[in-house]
Amino acid sequence: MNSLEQLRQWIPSSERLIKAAEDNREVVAAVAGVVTLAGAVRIYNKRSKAPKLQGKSIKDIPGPKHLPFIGNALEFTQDSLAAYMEDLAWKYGEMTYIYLGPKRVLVASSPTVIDTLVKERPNVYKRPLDAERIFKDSKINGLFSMEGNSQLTRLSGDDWRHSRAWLSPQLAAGKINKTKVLIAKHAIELRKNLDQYAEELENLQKKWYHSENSDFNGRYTRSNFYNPNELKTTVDLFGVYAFSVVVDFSFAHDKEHCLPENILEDLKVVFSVMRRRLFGIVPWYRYGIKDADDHKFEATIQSIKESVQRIIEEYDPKTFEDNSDKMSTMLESLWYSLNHTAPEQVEVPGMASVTKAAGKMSFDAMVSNLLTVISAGYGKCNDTTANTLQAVSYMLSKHPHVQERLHAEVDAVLGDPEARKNMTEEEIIEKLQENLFAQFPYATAVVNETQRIHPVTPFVGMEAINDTILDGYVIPKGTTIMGLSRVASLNYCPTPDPFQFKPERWIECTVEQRRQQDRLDWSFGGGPRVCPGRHLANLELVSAVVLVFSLYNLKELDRAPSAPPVIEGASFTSTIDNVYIRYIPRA
Ligand code: HEM
Repeated sequence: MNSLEQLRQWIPSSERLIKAAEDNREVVAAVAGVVTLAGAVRIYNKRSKAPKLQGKSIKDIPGPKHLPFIGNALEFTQDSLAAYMEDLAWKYGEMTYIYLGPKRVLVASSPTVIDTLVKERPNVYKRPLDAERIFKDSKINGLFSMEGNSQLTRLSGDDWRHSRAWLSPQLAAGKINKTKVLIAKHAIELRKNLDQYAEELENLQKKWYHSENSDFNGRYTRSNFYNPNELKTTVDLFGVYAFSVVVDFSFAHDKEHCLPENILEDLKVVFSVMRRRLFGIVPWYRYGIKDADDHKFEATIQSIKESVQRIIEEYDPKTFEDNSDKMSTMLESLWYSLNHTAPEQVEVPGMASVTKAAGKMSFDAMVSNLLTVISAGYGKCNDTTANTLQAVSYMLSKHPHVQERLHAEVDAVLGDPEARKNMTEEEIIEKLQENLFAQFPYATAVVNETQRIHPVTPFVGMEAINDTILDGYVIPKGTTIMGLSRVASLNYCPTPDPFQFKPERWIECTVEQRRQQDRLDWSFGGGPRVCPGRHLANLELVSAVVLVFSLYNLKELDRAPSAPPVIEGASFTSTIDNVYIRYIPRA
């Protein structure tokens, strides 16, 4: 059946029209041709009138050879991606690339480029790897993954702006300072847990190396041999510390029990599945192909969401009204948003224009945002606070002279460890000033220096929303760019020995050097999407160094020469793996 006959069936009343068309086939063909041509010319004109970006082609960027379809996949694992990209930067220079499967991904390490990437959000760049869609699919689209200007929603960054306007003020520096007592209490709890850990490790050491059960012929009995399987890492303890702080901070004190019992374990599955969904080449889950971890993931999200939902529903607004320190927890702020269409002026530093957009927040957005905050602030699985503490303790154990200086600084304020043992929590907290960073500059420098060398995010990933120019190159829309922030900050470090761990570089430097070091510090990202939890995180980190680490001599555990070496690995972000530290009490 030809098309004219089909048309005849569909539009029987157009008999005469069709007959006329049949009689004038040439004319119809000519008209169709002219219309098609006119359309093509129109599209061409439109395209040619669009301003063409002038610049170098990204095809000229130097980089490694790659295979068709799989790209450079054989040269790195998910764990070693950051290290592989950093190697390329040292080899090929400040602009290079890798192929992730068939996709060319730019790898940039000049400070100006990294600044541009982080600052030109949300209009020019957004989070890469289809993050918003994957978080939406997973029903946990909160502040971290929200864009609102993706191809998916075309809302010009509004979703993100709206949530940011509500969440940011809750995490502002002034507000965080008020949580000093809360954090100090949890730090003291961490100290008790570390004391227990330290004792267990010492007993293990004794069993392995000084066994009383040896057969006294200079040989140990088999059961007492060094056994790496008996070793436990401290990261879990740091995770509990970070989690307790952030939960208290978000939901009001001592509400931890309202979350599912195994939440810390369950979150590990959540993060490992999210990582697979973000970095995997085929999104199997989207086609309904799911394994046991996917199902566990979905059940966990559901159960955490229900708990958070219950917390919000059971929230008594009187707590808010009675509270002289308005909106003192994240929950109170979000509850206020849900119930007030015309909120008070909500100030977001550097984002004044956003304040008016801060209207009511949907219940779903509230739940996702609370979930985002507790998971972004917690440590073990997404490696922020807990892994930074793990890195700090590793760095201290490698540098005894740094420990000596730290001990001197803390002892001068809080008394020597012997004296501190007999002090009550209240007495210790009493001695802490409003600004902990100013009171303990060296402890703060230890944290800064650890993050310079072992940041938990050694790179920032971005995707261009439209065609744009970066470092003189024309960047086509949709290009992914990895900004290697650690390489940039090491390469341009204004103080000597950039690869060495020297906390004093943050104190004994000129004003200009300090300014430059701060500028090169992207450990919390940068620009309008800089980590809003950085003040809380820094307070947690410095409190742990002052109130906990300074009480011990930290020393790496002796291990068999064949034991796996300390390496930087990655879970959701970077980790320091195979680190086992002895916490030897000074008192
Ligand atoms: C050592 C601890 C931490 C580190 C190293 C860290 C690092 C980061 C980094 C690198 C980003 C991306 C920033 C960017 O895109 O420019 C980020 C975003 C974020 N962080 Fe943190 N973070 C830490 C702790 C926290 C804490 C304690 C909270 C909450 C209480 C938190 C909440 C968030 C949120 C909500 C975002 C998303 C912000 C947005 O997209 O607008 N983080 N963090």
